[in-house]
Amino acid sequence: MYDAVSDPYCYPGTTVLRNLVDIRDQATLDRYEAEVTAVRAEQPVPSGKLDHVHYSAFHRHLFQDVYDWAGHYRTVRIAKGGSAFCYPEYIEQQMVRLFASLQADDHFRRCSREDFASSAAHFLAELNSIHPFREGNGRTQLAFLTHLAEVSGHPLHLKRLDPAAVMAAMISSFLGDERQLRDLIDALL
Ligand SMILES: Nc1ncnc2c1ncn2[C@@H]1O[C@H](COP(=O)(O)OP(=O)(O)OP(=O)(O)O)[C@@H](O)[C@H]1O
Repeated sequence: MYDAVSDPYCYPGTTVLRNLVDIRDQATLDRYEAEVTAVRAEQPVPSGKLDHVHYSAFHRHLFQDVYDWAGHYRTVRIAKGGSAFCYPEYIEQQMVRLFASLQADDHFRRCSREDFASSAAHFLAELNSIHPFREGNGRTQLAFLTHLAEVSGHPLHLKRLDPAAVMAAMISSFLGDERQLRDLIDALL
């Protein structure tokens, strides 16, 4: 749930996101969203060049059954727990910049294990501070990072993931300290 005021993404007078199946109840929508995105997450990932377009394809793939804007950047300002994310007018340029730097780093293919953990933590922290989509950023981050880790030769063992620890590490990274995030990623390698 985001702190958004009079949000055109929501049904009027509510904080429930307009959705393709017209569910108006938040708990029901949460359940539906969790179920269908879990099914999509089990399917093969979209193909692409590990660039910002590919990242949107991940979001589109996961959320195609829920939102008509799946795969499209948000047009409203959002914040979570006091963290204000990138203003919508800068999302495109920040995504292009971030993924150009990922490409310049050869998608971390030449990294040692330690370097992968710190580089991936920094990438994830930046991605999270952009928060390009109105909803579904966390799941897209995880799906994309898993794929990136795989192709760069540093596959993740996600069974060891603790959602509460991930959330705490993401919040610390937003405040400029990426160490927890780096250690979490390192523990998955
Ligand atoms: N206060 C905060 N500051 C910075 N990042 C945050 C904060 N709260 C949550 N996050 C991060 O935002 C992401 C979640 O974004 P969003 O809610 O759009 O994704 P989601 O996929 O719908 O949710 P979830 O990841 O909870 O399943 C996660 O990476 C989470 O760690």
